[in-house]
Amino acid sequence: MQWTRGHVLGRGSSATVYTATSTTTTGEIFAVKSVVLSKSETLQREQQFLSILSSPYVVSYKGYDITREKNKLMYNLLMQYMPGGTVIDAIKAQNCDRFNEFLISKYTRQIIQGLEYIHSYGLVHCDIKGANLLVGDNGVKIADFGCAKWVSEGVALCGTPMFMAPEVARGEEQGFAADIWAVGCVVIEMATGGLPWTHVDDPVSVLYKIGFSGESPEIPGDFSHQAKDFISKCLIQDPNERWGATELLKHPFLEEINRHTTEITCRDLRTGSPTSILDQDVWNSNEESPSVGSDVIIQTCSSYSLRQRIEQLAGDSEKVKWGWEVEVDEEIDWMTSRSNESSGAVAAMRR
Ligand SMILES: Nc1ncnc2c1ncn2[C@@H]1O[C@H](COP(=O)(O)OP(=O)(O)OP(=O)(O)O)[C@@H](O)[C@H]1O
Repeated sequence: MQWTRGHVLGRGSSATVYTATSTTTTGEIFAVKSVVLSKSETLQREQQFLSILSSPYVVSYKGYDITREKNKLMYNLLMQYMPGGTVIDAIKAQNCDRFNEFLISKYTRQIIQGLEYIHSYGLVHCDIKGANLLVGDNGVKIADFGCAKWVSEGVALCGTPMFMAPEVARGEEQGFAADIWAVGCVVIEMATGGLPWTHVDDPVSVLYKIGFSGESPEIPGDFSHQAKDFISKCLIQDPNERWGATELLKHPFLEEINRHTTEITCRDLRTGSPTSILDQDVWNSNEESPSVGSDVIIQTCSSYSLRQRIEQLAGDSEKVKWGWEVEVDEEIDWMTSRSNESSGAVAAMRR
């Protein structure tokens, strides 16, 4: 297919996503995720996963090609354009801090339907979070398969610390249940407009808290009983006890949506709730001295140091800033670390 590149839609750790217009058909608009060919290993892996998936709840694959632009070879993954941007963008676009419960229920149902489909293929997404869920005319679709893996591949850990399940934070396993834990975190994200964990000031501390405290993210107090119960089923500590996608689809919180039409309105805002996910700056302290929590984790995990691994993954820890910062142009610029080592720690960070 012939196409021309348009404006930037977003940037991630592995690539930049642009609009693209087909010049061979009727001017169809789609999204193209591009990176220089020499650094396209992750994007090629994503292409392999996306090309075999076909679901109303997964962003559609449109093909791939290699182009020469400004004397560089670019690898391009073509996919369906999602005009609403990410779930985070959609919360901001509503001009309120969070979604109402009906919309959360509708979106959550679609995310779980997408995961049920993906998991039925033996695939684990590994990086479910609001920033990887895209909004279109009919709701939400799962995107960004850059961290995805076959469940049989074992422990090549990947993802974003804030959304990691306890067994992933401990470096034990990352199976289907880890995606479900992340959904629990996303529901909290949609309900509060903030990150699932609060009062943590660096990625090592959050990994320690998730992996070793036995705590789960706080469930919003003003949610309905059904919504709270749903989140609690996603956030069961033991991955073997945690509910699966098929089971969750029968939960009353998701069944409820079938009995109502969805109306998008802002709920009353709670005093003190974060004004936007982008206002949070929880990862910024990596350039400071290690916190008590991170010292403890280094002692607890005698076989490896999470902080060292995260810093290794970061490449140059002097320059890395962790977190939800806003750049001058206000574009989110996430980096999701990947590790193929068996006990690798994982982190979302900013360039
Ligand atoms: N199909 C699409 N339609 C519209 N916008 C998109 C689409 N795909 C991606 N985007 C935008 O581009 C951004 C980056 O995309 P994506 O998350 O896939 O990149 P990435 O490099 O894999 O990121 P990560 O750092 O999470 O690994 C998204 O957050 C979103 O804003």
